[in-house]
Amino acid sequence: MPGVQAHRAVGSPMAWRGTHLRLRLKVDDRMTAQAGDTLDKRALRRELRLRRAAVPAAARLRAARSAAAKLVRLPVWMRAQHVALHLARGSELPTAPLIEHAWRQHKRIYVPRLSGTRGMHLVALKPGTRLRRNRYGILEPAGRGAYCPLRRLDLLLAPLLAFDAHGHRLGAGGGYYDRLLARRRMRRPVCLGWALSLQEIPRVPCDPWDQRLDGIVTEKGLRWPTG
Ligand SMILES: Nc1nc2c(c(=O)[nH]1)N(C=O)[C@@H](CNc1ccc(C(=O)N[C@@H](CCC(=O)O)C(=O)O)cc1)CN2
Ligand SMILES: Nc1ncnc2c1ncn2[C@@H]1O[C@H](COP(=O)(O)OP(=O)(O)OP(=O)(O)O)[C@@H](O)[C@H]1O
Repeated sequence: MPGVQAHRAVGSPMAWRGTHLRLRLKVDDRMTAQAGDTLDKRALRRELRLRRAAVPAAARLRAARSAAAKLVRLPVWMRAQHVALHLARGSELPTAPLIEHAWRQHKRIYVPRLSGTRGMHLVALKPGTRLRRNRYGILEPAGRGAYCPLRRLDLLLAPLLAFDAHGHRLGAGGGYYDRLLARRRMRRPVCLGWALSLQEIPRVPCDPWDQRLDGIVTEKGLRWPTG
């Protein structure tokens, strides 16, 4: 009877060994893919850093003003009262024009403040907030300030090194934004990347923990992902 044969096959040591091997193969395949993506990520970060650094500072600032001018006309911005941004460093697309605009509109702005070895909180940033440099040389509020739980945020703009048309994001490599967004339980803010359009690449390698963006803001305007 087929049923009995099947039962015997499953029960035999050979069949178990086969199943075990198949399972191990599956796990090994996944690990290889992840290790490959991690290597790809490192090489991509290097390349994208160079690409971004080749843009003169004045052009980056013009691009930031243009990106801000386009974003602030959209309902996603107009509706947002609590907005998380970052204090741009080095060749990142500047955030100062957007922060100043937000303050003029009396919106509440929050920026990252690192905590412990791998944590990050979003802390209030006001015109007089005292700043200090964190371990990466990025400015952050010196005092603890009012920190904003994710559920209170309406909009989060995230820094990135590369993005693709599907909303995948390649960050600086610390996993800070991925961990922050993985913490959410119910309400999630609209999450948009903030970048130069030349940071788009055909495909960002994806790991299981990577959080997708809802859209990307560049000097060309807001783009919603495809697919
Ligand atoms: N302006 C800004 N603020 C931010 C971020 C960011 O990308 N930009 N972050 C975004 O998460 C968090 C900080 N995360 C960071 C993670 C790594 C490095 C860094 O310097 N990495 C090394 C190389 C690491 C590698 O390639 O493995 C480097 O850039 O030399 C910087 C910031 C929070 N604040
Ligand atoms: N939800 C999570 N829980 C635990 N570890 C995580 C989580 N998300 C990411 N990580 C860890 O963070 C590390 C860096 O991840 P990844 O290279 O994707 O960073 P990134 O998205 O480029 O960085 P960032 O978000 O800070 O800009 C990985 O080694 C990963 O293990």
